[in-house]
Amino acid sequence: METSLNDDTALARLFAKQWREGAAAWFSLPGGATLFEPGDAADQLFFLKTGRLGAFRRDEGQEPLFLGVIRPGEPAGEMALVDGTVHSAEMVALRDSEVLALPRRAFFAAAEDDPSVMLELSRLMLRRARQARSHAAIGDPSVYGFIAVEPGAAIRPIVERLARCIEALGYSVTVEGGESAHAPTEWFSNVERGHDFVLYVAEADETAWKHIVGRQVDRLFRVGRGDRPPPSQAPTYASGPLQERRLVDLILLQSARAERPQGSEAWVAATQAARLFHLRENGLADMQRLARVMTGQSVGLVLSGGGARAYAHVGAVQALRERGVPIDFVGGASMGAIVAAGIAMGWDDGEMETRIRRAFVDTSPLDDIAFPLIAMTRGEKVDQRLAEHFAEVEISDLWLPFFCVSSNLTSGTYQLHRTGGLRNALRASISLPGVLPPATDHGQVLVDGAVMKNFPADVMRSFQLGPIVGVDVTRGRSITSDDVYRPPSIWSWIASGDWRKGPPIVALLMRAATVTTGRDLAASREASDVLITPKLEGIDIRDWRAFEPAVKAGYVAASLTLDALNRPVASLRRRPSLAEQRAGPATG
Ligand SMILES: Nc1ncnc2c1ncn2[C@@H]1O[C@@H]2COP(=O)(O)O[C@H]2[C@H]1O
Repeated sequence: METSLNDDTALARLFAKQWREGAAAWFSLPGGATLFEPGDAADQLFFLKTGRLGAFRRDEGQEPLFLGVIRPGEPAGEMALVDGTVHSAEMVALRDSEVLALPRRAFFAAAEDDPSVMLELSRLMLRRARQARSHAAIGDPSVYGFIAVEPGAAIRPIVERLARCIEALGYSVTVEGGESAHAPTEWFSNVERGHDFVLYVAEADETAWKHIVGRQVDRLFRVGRGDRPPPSQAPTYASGPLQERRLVDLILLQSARAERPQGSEAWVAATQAARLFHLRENGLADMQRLARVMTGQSVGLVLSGGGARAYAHVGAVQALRERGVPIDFVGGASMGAIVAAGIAMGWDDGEMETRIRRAFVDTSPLDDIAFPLIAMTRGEKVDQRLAEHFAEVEISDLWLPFFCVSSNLTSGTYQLHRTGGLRNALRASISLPGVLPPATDHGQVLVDGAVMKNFPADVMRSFQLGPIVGVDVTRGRSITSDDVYRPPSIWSWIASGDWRKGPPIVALLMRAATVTTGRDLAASREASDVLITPKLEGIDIRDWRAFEPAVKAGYVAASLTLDALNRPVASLRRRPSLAEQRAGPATG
């Protein structure tokens, strides 16, 4: 054990020496075990020898935040140690790990002999603090596993092609198969230290190797065939921590001829996958998407709600596509969810425009005014139009990963729709209380996403690593007295045709429903790497006819914002490769 420490840093040398002299203690930590909890006293500094640790923060009422991984050769718990406070996050072994622990006093005494230790530690702490601030919620995995769910054609050639796509992004990568099943722990550590990304691949019949892969990786992909039903009992080779922390994804291989995937819901249910990716046979674009997802260069597009103002999203999407910005994940709330769903359905600019016009602009879907027992409209027209444009498509069968949010009035929390029928999810997401009758689901009452989360960029952050482009049409306009004017007489108001927009009460309800989400909105704007805010002065959420000016405003705002960037969007969160780090400033 003495000789195997990663000894190219001052900290590693310090630990190696303290271990030899008996001051540092060695212990092993099984995958899933907790090293320390937030609030624990920091009386020692830890140093990871082999394995993987993960730092997680859990704030009241928020999704757990994955702060980052600790790799062999890196310390853990240094922040509290240095500033004399308690640990700020939970530290968990993501794999079987070996750890060295050095008492606080011994560390500071030893650090005096070599000033570069503190310099190294400061750099690392700054990097981690920055990373935590940038809301990287799913860690920064670099070791991936691919396990074939069922026997059949080998998956290795697919993983090899994926490796070439990752190389094309400027990283070193290696693919390792079952021939490495008997390699010693040191071999794994060396391979992982020597490459930016390591892809371990196990075919369905490599039982022992599958178990090794499931315990050795930061994130696991199970690979199945989309044209077959899932196995009735999907065995899992993922280690406990991977499964518990939702770090297991599913790739479904699809025939090149498939118009749309089918039956994916059953696969997601059987494998309990955190995320689903479809990969078309010989589909270079799908392969490149996966490479971006794995390297933190996938682009997540988030579209806010805002009634007719959300037409601006159509223009923003045109500007993104024109500039070749990839869209790898898409999500939204309310009318933003409708446009997001269109993107996930694969509509090009022309189809998007035609369909949105037909559904919302040419004739209002909100003119089936009802006696307001539950809402002012019957909602039947909206239901018909959703059926016309989204049919019976299930969310998992969309080519692109999609989500939308609605507000669950029964539980008082937002509801995330990532599986199930697309049009039911959209119906919930656009049902402004008082205007459309709410949707119901298993006894829960679901209304417009705008009530709780009108701009779900922070939700996008919780399942993808790469940059987020947010288009927010809520900005710059709250309600004024103009919005609540009394029509001179109900008859002249009707005669003017203004009634088609819906009565002014719509604006009032919308504002009342969203007035408390200001803080949430600020968090979402902060979660966006690129924030696009179209200028929509004078366009009201009820201006269903204002398609052209809103689209134009979206196009102009997106073009200006994108053209002002000094790097391609996909590379905004690009992590430097090992070669780039070596070529960077010296660490001595
Ligand atoms: N972004 C990050 N990546 C990896 N580790 C982190 C990150 N942020 C914090 N940590 C670790 O999580 C630990 C929580 O306890 P400490 O505050 O003592 O020290 C912290 C760091 O060791």
